[in-house]
Amino acid sequence: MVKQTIQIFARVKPTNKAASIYSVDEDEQDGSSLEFLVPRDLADGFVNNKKESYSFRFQKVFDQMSKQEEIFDNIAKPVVDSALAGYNGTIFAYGQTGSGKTFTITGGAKRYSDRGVIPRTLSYLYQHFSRDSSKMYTTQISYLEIYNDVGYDLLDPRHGASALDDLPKVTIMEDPDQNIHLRNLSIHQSGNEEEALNLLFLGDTNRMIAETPMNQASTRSHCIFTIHVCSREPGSATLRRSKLHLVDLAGSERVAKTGMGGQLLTEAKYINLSLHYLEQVIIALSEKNRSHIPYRNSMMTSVLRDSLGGNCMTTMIATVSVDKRNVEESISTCRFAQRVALIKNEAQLNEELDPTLVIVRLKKEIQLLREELAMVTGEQRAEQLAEDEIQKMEGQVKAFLDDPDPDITLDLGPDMRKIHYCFSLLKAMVRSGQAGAAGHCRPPSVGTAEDSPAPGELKKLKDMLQQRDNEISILVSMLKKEKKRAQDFATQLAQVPTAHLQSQNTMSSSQATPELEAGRGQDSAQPYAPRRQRGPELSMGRKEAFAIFRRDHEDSVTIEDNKALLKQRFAEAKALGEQVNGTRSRVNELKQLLEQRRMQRAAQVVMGGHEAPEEPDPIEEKLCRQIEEEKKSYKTTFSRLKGLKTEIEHLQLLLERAKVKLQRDFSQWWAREEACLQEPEPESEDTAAGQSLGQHDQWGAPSSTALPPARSVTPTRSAATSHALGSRDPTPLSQLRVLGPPSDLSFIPLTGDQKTDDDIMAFVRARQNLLSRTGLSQK
Ligand SMILES: Nc1ncnc2c1ncn2[C@@H]1O[C@H](COP(=O)(O)OP(=O)(O)OP(=O)(O)O)[C@@H](O)[C@H]1O
Repeated sequence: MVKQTIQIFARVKPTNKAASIYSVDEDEQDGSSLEFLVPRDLADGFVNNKKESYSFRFQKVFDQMSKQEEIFDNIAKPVVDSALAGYNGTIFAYGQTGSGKTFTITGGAKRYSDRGVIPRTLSYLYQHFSRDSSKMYTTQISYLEIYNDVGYDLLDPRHGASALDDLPKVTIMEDPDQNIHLRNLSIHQSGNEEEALNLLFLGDTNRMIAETPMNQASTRSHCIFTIHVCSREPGSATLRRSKLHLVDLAGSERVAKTGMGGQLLTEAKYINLSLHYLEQVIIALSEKNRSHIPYRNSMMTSVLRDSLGGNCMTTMIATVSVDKRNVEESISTCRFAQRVALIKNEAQLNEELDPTLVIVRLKKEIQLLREELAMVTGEQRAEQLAEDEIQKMEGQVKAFLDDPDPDITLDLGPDMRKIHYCFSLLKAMVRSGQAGAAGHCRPPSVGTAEDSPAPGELKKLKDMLQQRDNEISILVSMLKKEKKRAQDFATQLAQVPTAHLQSQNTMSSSQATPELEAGRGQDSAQPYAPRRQRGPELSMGRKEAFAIFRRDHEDSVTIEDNKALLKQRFAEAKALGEQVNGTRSRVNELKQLLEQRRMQRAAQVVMGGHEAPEEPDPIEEKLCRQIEEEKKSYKTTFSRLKGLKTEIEHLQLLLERAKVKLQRDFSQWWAREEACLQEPEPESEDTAAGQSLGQHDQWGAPSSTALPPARSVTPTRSAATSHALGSRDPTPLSQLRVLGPPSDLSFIPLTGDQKTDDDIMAFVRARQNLLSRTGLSQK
């Protein structure tokens, strides 16, 4: 058992405002401290230059420039190592909204180097598994989101979610030993890093998709990504099981400050309530004589019960923002951390015996004991008594009962089957009041040859058994085939990295439509890539709108950057793959030369009839050296290629996620615009003019030729941009309706900005051309 207090670390979020309200004091031996210097309030018109100082000790404080790698190495690695050794571990991030919890736990969506604790942990675990051949490891993953005190399974593989309520609700159950079980939370086996990352991606995508502007679930929900690790030494019946929870808590800010109302206030109450219950648990745990700890008050504290004051190595990362306006919240986060640091956990090695191996072992033991018994008694015992044995015993029992001698005994020998039978017989006789008629009172539960099924029934049962056996054989052979196919595929992947990567390159760089790209997961070999329904074919207006929306979306630069980076990485991987293949061929050639040389030398010895020379052959030595060098280079290049493959996979997931986000944002924006257009508009001069001129759509085409009003609308760049980028003055499309004949562009509302107006006019003309070319405007 390891007794340890919860380890606390602080991470300061980078800011570009030069503020001197905090300082970090690094003291290698005794951790480090984070100090806030807060100006005292102006009092009675006097400027009080004195500053209030608040200092907090942490195991280590990671200042603004700290890299994700440092965070993983210093904070997460020790916890992951202890999970590998069989101890439970928890890492949770706590801090106000926007202070960097998600960035720390999951990572940023922009760069590969921004990978957070979860992807790095997965990478580290699988690297460890491949290096450590002394144990067999299996991993399983679950991903739980708690929102308004209700749990949701983020890894439900049945369908992609479009709202949080589409996801299965998870409930808590407690067994008599007070162990918590989560009903409806799916657990997924993950055989390698790629599968595990796909699960993380699926969960994060479900989390993002289920979120609406009203429900910024990432801010208002708690997320717990759990990795279950099981290890066993080959041949041993002892299993080590550990759980590693990686937790991204909801924002810890106070309700009053955020100025919430309505639904948001209800949500905030839940968050604050669950964080309040977390605080209560922590206060109770830090008080020495408290016997009752109020874990049951909220789902989050129930799920994390082991992590707080239980069997777990727990670490907290307090994320703080040092902007002046956030200093109060940052101080409160640090205060919370100081309390957490008082909690002692007692982590135990989670060892258990594998039940299947125990059964095998017990069966062997029974067999041995049977054999010993047969040797001692000199008789081989069947499981059931034979009919003649039963008849003999019934006679013995009858004689025993009939004999008036009170000292008479019933001698059955050291055979438990006979003893049990006699007791049952006696009981049956007593109950039926037929003492003396032993033969008529056979106990119902005793199996004899007479209890065997009738021959017809026996045949039926045998036939059924045969049928089942056949079914099982067919299923097993199907399973084997599938397994072999999967193995062959994996071997191909490992052997021909370049080919694999090239094909992926083609896929990712294809210019598919957004809907097609989003639906790509359906054909993909990745089992857990989110599967989204391919939507109906987009109308032309919507396609155009999407193109503009995508161009002006805040993530478009990141998407383009990542695409370019991906292309570059593919090229590097291709070059490395060729290098690997080249080295492999050179090694084979050198081996052949070595073989030939050795044969030549052996032939010379045989022909010459003399002893083999003692001194080594310099040519042979040179060939061996060359082979060694080539092998070294092969290993280095191959491991670089492997690293590159992981990076490429990660970048592809980032891209995929950005695309899903773009798609979601566009759908939401489009729905808002549609809603706006469906609202009755006040009659304006323009509308009246439009009516007198005949109905035309907003781009000048007569409305009778256009798609239905709501669908035929295409936003101007400014409208799309303003929504996509969250501008303060979004112009709804409904207000941009333009009327007038196709050639008359004077009705187009312009913004006054030359560049934007040029764009608008070019766009309108292009659309008109397109419509006239496709004949739509004439129909
Ligand atoms: N250390 C950091 N380096 C660079 N960017 C960061 C860092 N920490 C946070 N950010 C950025 O700040 C923004 C907010 O961070 P993040 O979403 O992680 O906050 P959060 O605490 O999880 O907020 P919420 O409670 O809303 O989930 C993100 O754009 C993120 O990329």
